Amino acid sequence: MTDVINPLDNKLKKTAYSTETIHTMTRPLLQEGRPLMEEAGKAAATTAALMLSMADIEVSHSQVVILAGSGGNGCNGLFAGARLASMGAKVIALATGHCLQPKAVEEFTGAGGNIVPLSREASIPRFPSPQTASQEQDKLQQAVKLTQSCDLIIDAMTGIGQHGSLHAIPEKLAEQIKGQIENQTTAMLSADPWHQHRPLVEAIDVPSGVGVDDGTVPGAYIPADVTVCFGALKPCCLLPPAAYACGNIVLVDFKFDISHAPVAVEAMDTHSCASLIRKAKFSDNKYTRGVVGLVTGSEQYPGAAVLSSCAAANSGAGMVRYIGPERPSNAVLSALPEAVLGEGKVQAWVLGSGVSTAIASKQTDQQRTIISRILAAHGDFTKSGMDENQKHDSCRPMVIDAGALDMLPLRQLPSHVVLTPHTGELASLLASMGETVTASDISSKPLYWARRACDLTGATILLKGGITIVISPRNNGDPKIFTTGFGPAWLATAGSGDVLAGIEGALLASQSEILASDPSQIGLVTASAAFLHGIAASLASHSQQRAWRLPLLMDTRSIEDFTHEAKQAWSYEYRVGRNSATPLGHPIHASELVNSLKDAQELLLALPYLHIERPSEQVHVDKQVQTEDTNNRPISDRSRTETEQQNLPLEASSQEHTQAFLGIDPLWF
Ligand SMILES: NC(=O)C1=CN([C@@H]2O[C@H](COP(=O)(O)OP(=O)(O)OC[C@H]3O[C@@H](n4cnc5c(N)ncnc54)[C@H](OP(=O)(O)O)[C@@H]3O)[C@@H](O)[C@H]2O)[C@@H](O)CC1
Ligand SMILES: Nc1ncnc2c1ncn2[C@@H]1O[C@H](COP(=O)(O)OP(=O)(O)O)[C@@H](O)[C@H]1O
Ligand SMILES: [K+]
Repeated sequence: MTDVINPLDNKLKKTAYSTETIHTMTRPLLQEGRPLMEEAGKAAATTAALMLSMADIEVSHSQVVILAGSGGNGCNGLFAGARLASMGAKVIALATGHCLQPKAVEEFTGAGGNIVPLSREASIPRFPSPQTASQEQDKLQQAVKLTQSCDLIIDAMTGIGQHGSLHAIPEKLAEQIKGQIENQTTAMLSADPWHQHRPLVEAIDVPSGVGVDDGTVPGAYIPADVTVCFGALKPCCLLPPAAYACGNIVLVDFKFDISHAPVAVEAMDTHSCASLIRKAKFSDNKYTRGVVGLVTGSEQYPGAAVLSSCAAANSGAGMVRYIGPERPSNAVLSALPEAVLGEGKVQAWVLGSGVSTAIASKQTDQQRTIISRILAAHGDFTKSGMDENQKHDSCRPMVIDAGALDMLPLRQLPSHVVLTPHTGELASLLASMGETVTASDISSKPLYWARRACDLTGATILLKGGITIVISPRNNGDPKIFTTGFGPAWLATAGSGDVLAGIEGALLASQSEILASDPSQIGLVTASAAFLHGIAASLASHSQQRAWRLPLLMDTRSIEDFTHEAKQAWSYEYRVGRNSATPLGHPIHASELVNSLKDAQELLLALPYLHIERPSEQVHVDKQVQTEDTNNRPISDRSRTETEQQNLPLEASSQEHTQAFLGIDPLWF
C-alpha cells in the first residue's frame, strides 16, 4: 500500500489552535448531536489498550487508575475507563474535584469501575467523601500508593477548561506522580518507553497542569507517555516546555473544519522544509543561486568562521564570501578553497557567530567594526513610515547571531532581519531594551519572551532549544509562530549554532527573490533552516530521537487501521535504525553536522519521488528476531547475528535504507 498524503490531514497534524478556536470548531458538531464525549472515551480506551499491549500487559489483567476531574476531561476519562473495565481491566477512578458527571459515573460503575472521592468537598452520590482534613490526607496517600502500583494512569484531571496552575487535590497528586516519573521527556528519550519499571501515563486531551494556550508549565503537572488529543492540537502540544510533557501524541480526528480556522502555532515538517530548498535551474548562475556574505569568527574563535561558511556552502548557496581577520580567513580557505574573501555583492548576510560581544571584547574588534559598518549601510531601520517592501529594498535579509546581537538598532527592524539567540543571548538583548528577565525565565516562558522580542524589535526571532521557536511579525494581526523539534538532543554541542547561522544565511540568500515579493514567507524560510539543521543532526548521529514528532492521526471509525499503524510506529524493533544499537544513535560534533547537510537536502529533494511503502508484513518478520536471552533479559541489537541483522526490514531496500538512515519512520513522514 502506498501512503497518500491528504493535505488537510497533514495540516491537522502540524497546526495547533487556541482553546477559543477549539470551542468554535466543536460547537457545530455538538449542535448536530455528535456524541463527542463518547467518541473521545472510545479513542482514549483504544489508546490505553494499545499502550498496555506495547508493554506486554493484557488488558484483562491490568490495573488502571483514572484521575478524574469534575469537568469534561474527567468525563472522557470515565468513558474510557468504562470500556477498559468491560474488557476485564481492574479500573479505579480517583475523583479529584467536587463532582463527576452523572452519565459518565453510571456508565463507568455499570461496567464494574470503582470510584474513590479524594476531596472533602466532593459530592458524588453513593461514594462517600473524606470528612476531615486527616481523612483527606490519608485518602491522598492511599491514592498515591495506588498510582505507584498500577499499570497505567489515565490523567483526566483537567483539559482545556484548566485555569491557572493546578491547585487543591490535582496539584498534590501531580507533584507526587511527577516525582515518580523521573524524566519529563521519557517517551522521547528512552529507547523503549514501554518497558519501564513504572506505570505508563496516558494524558486525556492535554497533560493536566500545562498552560494549554501558551505552552508553559506554570506549576505541578503530569508528564505523559502518550497524549490523546481531541479534534485538533492545542498550542501546548507544540510549544516548549509543555510539548516535552506530551510524549507521543494521538490526534483524534473529529473532522473539524480547519480550512479557515486561525492557526496559533505551526510545526515544521519535511514537506514544508522541502518546499524551501531551492532547486538549481539551467538558467542559474552562481549569483542567482544566492551569495551569502559572512562576518563571523574572529582571531579568538576561528572555528566559527569555518563552521558557518561551510554550512552556508553545503546548504545551497551559489557563492560564499567571507570577511574576517587573517587567522579565520586562512582557516576558512583551507576548509573551503572556493570561498571568496572580502566584501562584494551579497543576497544575505550572516553576522556575529563567533564574534565577541562588546562586554567580552577587550579591545576594538575588527569584526565588530565591520558589522557596525554593514548595519549602518543597510538603511535607517528606525526611519518612520517605511513599509516592509521599502525596508526590504534598503536592507538585505540578514542573520544576526551571537556577538552581533548587541549591535542592533533595536527597534523597527525589517522582518527579514533574523535574530538567532539562545536563551542567555535573548535575556541580554531584552535587558538592553529595559526588560528584567533571566535566561531561566525565558526557558520557562519561551513563547512569551520570543514574542516580546519580536514586538520590540520588529525582527524575526529564532529562539534556540530542543524545540526551537520562530516568530515573525505580520503586517496585520498576530505574529506567525513556527516550532521545530526535529533534531536529537545531540544537537546541543559547541558550534552547532554557528552551523545553524550558515544554513540560515544560505536559505535567506537562495530565497531572497521570494522574500522580496512576499515578506511574510520569512518565518517559514527561517524555520526551514532550523528543521534542516535537525535533519542533518539525525543523519550525523543515526538518531531517531526527536523533541517533537508528528502525531498519529486516529479516525475513530477505522480503529483497527490506527492500531496497526501505531504498533508499527511505536515498536522498538521497528525504530532501530541502520548502524545503531538503539534509536538514540550516538554523539556528534558540529563539523559532522556540516558534512550531513548535503545528504539532508538530497533526501528532502527526493521526497516527491519517494513512494513510501508501509512495511506491514515486514514488521512481523522483524518481531520474530530473538530479542531476549535465555534469562528473559533483552539482548541489544549489536549482539544479533549478521543474518539476523540482515532481516531487519529497514535495511531491505535503498529507499528504506534512506529512511532508516535518516531515522524517519515512513509512518511519521
Ligand atoms: N466541549 C466538548 O464537547 C468536548 C470536550 N471534551 C473534553 O472536555 C474537556 C473540557 O472540559 P471542561 O470545559 O469541562 O473543562 P476541564 O478541562 O474538564 O476542566 C474543568 C475542571 O477542572 C478543574 N480545574 C480547572 N482549573 C483547575 C486548576 N487550576 N486546578 C485544579 N482544578 C482545576 C475545574 O474544577 P474547579 O475549578 O471547579 O474546582 C473543573 O472541574 C476537554 O479538554 C476534553 O477533554 C472532549 O471530549 C471533546 C468534546
Ligand atoms: N536539548 C536540545 N535538543 C536539540 N537541540 C538542541 C538542544 N539544545 C540546543 N539545541 C540546538 O543546538 C544549537 C545550539 O546553538 P548555540 O547555543 O548557539 O551553540 P553554539 O553557540 O555553541 O554554536 C541550536 O540550534 C539549538 O536549537
Ligand atoms: K488531562
